[in-house]
Amino acid sequence: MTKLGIIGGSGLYEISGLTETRWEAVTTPWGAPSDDLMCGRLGDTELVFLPRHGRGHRESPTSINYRANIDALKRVGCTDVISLSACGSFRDELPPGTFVIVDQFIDRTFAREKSFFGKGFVAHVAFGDPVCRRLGDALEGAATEIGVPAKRGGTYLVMEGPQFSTKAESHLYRGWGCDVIGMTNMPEAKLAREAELCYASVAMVTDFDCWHPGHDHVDVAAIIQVLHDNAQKAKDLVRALVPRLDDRPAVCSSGCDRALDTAIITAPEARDPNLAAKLDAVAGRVLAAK
Ligand SMILES: CSC[C@H]1O[C@H](OP(=O)(O)O)[C@H](O)[C@@H]1O
Ligand SMILES: Nc1ncnc2[nH]cnc12
Repeated sequence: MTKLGIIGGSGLYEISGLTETRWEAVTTPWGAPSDDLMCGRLGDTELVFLPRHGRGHRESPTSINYRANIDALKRVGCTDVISLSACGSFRDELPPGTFVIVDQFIDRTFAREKSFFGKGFVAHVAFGDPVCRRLGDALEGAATEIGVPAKRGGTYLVMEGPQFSTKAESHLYRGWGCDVIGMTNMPEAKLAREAELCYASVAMVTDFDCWHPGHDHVDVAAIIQVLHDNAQKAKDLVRALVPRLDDRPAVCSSGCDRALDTAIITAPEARDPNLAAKLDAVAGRVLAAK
């Protein structure tokens, strides 16, 4: 059964149309998530919404406790996670209002905790394909259904921020073949893979960053105007997405739900019991099997 987690980015601090809603406080061994989790149902599907920056936008891209956020979603039983994010565009053909169903990332962040694992319990998950193909298919179908301009596939450059890029950086990332830029999908996507969650990201274009000669430099005021429209379309997207996730296969064909089978390298007798205890939700499946 699907239990869908939605991580809402800038401009998306709640989700409408849910029934039986309640805000639930979840504690994790990694500290506090960005906010309580809004739990409810959309039709027959259980859905959990987490505002990435907290209600009122209190957390910066660097201060977000990504480990706590992903642990909390896993802990309450989510099987799948969709990220909805604002982003800048590196391409004329991806103007504001376009949704990019991301399939690759370049991680340029440097001031964040990037793994649940570490000294005393080491794991290396595969990450060549960082998003779940099945979720990408479902998102593509949902976007077509609601008529939102969407591109399947795209590379999202994750910068540390909080300042936007310089022109030199913006041109460099374009030259690298990146399609969009944002500040939050890493380490979120890495942690979702470590937690064996199926994860996909929709990057919703708000601006052309600063490379584009025909557009003003990016600023928050301009972004907020576009965010408002994008947020409404994102809510429509979620409603169209949920029925497409009804038939969850027993095993994910992208391998997301078995990522730890081939990742843990520390011998059982060499593991740090304190770290092992903190991994109760994230690595619960493999720890229970041993
Ligand atoms: C408000 S513009 C910059 C801000 O918006 C994006 O956040 P999110 O991915 O959570 O939508 C971007 O990554 C920056 O954090
Ligand atoms: N141009 C941009 N750079 C980084 N993050 C963003 N979020 C929205 N637009 C952005």
